[in-house]
Amino acid sequence: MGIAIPFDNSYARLPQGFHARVPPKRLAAPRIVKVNRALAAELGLDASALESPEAAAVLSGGAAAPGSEPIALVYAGHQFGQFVPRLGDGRALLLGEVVDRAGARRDIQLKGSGVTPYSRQGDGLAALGPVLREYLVSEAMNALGVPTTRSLAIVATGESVYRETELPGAVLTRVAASHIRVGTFQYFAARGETDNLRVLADHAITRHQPDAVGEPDRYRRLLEGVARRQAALIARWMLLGFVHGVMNTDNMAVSGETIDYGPCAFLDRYDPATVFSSIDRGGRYAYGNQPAIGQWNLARLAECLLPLLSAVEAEAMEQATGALSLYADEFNTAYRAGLRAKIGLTEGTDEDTALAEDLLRRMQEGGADFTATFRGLSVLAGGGDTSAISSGFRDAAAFDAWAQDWQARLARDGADRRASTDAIRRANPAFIPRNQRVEEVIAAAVSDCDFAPFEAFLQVLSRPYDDQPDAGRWADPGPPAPYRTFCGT
Ligand SMILES: Nc1ncnc2c1ncn2[C@@H]1O[C@H](COP(=O)(O)OP(=O)(O)OP(=O)(O)O)[C@@H](O)[C@H]1O
Ligand SMILES: [Mg+2]
Repeated sequence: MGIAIPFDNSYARLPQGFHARVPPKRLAAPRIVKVNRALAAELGLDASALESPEAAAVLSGGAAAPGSEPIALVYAGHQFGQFVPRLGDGRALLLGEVVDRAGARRDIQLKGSGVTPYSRQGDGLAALGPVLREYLVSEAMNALGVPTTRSLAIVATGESVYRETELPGAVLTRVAASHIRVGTFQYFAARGETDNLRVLADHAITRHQPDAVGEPDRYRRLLEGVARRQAALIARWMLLGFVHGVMNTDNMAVSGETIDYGPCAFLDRYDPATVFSSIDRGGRYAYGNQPAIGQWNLARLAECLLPLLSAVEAEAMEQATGALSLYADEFNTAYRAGLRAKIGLTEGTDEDTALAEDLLRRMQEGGADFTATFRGLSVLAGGGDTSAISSGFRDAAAFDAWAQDWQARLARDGADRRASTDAIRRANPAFIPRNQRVEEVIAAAVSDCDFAPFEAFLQVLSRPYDDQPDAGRWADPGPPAPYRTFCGT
């Protein structure tokens, strides 16, 4: 029995310079470790077939499934601000696209399946630990309601990967609305290939801005669409305390999905300067810098699109700067509304925003935990006492003073306690993939071949807004002590 995936590969039909065909590289003993059955169903795929040995060969890049045309995509990118004119999928392989049950086109891509023409000095491989990490965190993000690439399967290659030490190798099957990055546009723009740039932009419009197909102002609408989606995405990250960690332009997808879970993490204590990548010494991708970096990346996309926007330079510039302002406005609106929702206020006044920002300030000064503090407000709104939260602040009185103002504000609305509690719970997760937990379940899987903790944690993270009194040892532990940051991929 083979695996039947109804591929329809629009990206492979783009001109030659967009990608490179990669022949299969057969492995001796690949094994399926994990299949995401719910996602398989969403894609209209047979989950049982994905668990077969044939699937292990296909999903490790060792055999081509019927209809698949494995290609590595070329792209460029600014890495930590430095432009690299040619990066491309050095360890990823697009098997093809499928149209899912809801009618949306989705890429099915392997990550870690071996060298491609874009591998440069790299081995094209991925280790099991980072693959488990990407699977767990991307699925948690999806459950938290954040646009993201998804994880369909993990295959253990049965071969070793050498980093500082010898590690077991694995391949992740990733599903995405597309893998078109800001860096993909940069690749053609930097080479002055305006015709290819137009082909790429039209392809991106078909996939991500279908209402603009064939319209005279379609490139402006594409750029504005990316601006809106990035603003919404980064606002969601900020409201959940998510630090992407490596927001290079090649890690920004024009679909508006979170992509590349390398050195990412969630905040424990609230501090905008928090950085999780060991190589990010200047704090370029610190938590608090993310909205500005999103705009910087968008400016790089706008520069690429200038020749398509208008033949009149001043007009093209005006459209580009318009999109950057649109990003700022949309981000501010979404972020502020989200902050107010986190404290149970939905009216939209500046005073309410200021009240939420005042809490953030006190959390930073008091070294308080981001997720636990906000979630704790649901208990307080329901009539619980403040000590459970204020004990997380260096100066408990600072929180108590804020809580009094806040309670008075809720009372002014005549808000029903039950309704406030529910609204706050919906805006603030009880469970996030905290580093210490993520590391713990990865270590059990990689060192002891014990995947039970990984599975259990994945289950808990699939319902992050529910209380789950039965979560047991997976109950959110709050910040680790002593506080440490996790570094590396
Ligand atoms: N082990 C490797 N072998 C070859 N190329 C690699 C390897 N690791 C990373 N690269 C390449 O280096 C560049 C930057 O890597 P980065 O960590 O941003 O991406 P990634 O995690 O490999 O993939 P993606 O962005 O698709 O999630 C990319 O072009 C990537 O393909
Ligand atoms: Mg990347």
